Amino acid sequence: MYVGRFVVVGPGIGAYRVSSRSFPNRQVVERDGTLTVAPTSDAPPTDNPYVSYNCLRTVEQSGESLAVVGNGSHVDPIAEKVGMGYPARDALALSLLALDFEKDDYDTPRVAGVVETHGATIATVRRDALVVREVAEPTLVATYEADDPEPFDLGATDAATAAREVYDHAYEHAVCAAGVTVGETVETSLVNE
Ligand SMILES: NC(=O)c1ncn([C@@H]2O[C@H](COP(=O)(O)O)[C@@H](O)[C@H]2O)c1NC=O
Repeated sequence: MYVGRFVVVGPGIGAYRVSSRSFPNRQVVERDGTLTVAPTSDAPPTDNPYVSYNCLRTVEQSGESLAVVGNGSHVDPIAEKVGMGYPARDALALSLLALDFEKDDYDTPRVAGVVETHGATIATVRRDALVVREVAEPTLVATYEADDPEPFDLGATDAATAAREVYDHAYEHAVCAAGVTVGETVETSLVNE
């Protein structure tokens, strides 16, 4: 099954995978704790505005670290609002509603999650809905097919294994992935193959 891009978040752990039929020549690159989806050097030029973006940012709120994951430019305002002290639910709802679904041929939903040490919140904005939900167990939301939050069997307890698990998932057209754990420290990891 092809579900496109997807987010998995649960308390203390999160992951993100790029799956893509149309833009497979992409990678995740890390700089100063931010993970960015970017074209590889051999990628054909494109004017599609939705294929390069920060997919994972870490942020401090009241001395606690949090991580934000998502499939587009909304990751930045979500992270900035969380950093200003907004609750995760509000940062997700405000940012996703402001930007709304992508204005491409598929009305591609925006998906995102916020990972806290002891909690997590998952969200999506589609043409027909805005869904924002606190979750107590690892939960997935994808751009296509699995476009409502659903339980996800994530066995990982570290960032590298989280990235690897979502990258290796049977959903089709894996391109690259990111993982994160949030606790006393934040660890990130990525997979490009
Ligand atoms: N975030 C991404 O990595 C991303 N990759 C592709 N898209 C959008 O989704 C459309 C469909 O892409 P695909 O056929 O690869 O699933 C693309 O034309 C583009 O508008 C994306 N936008 C949202 O997921």
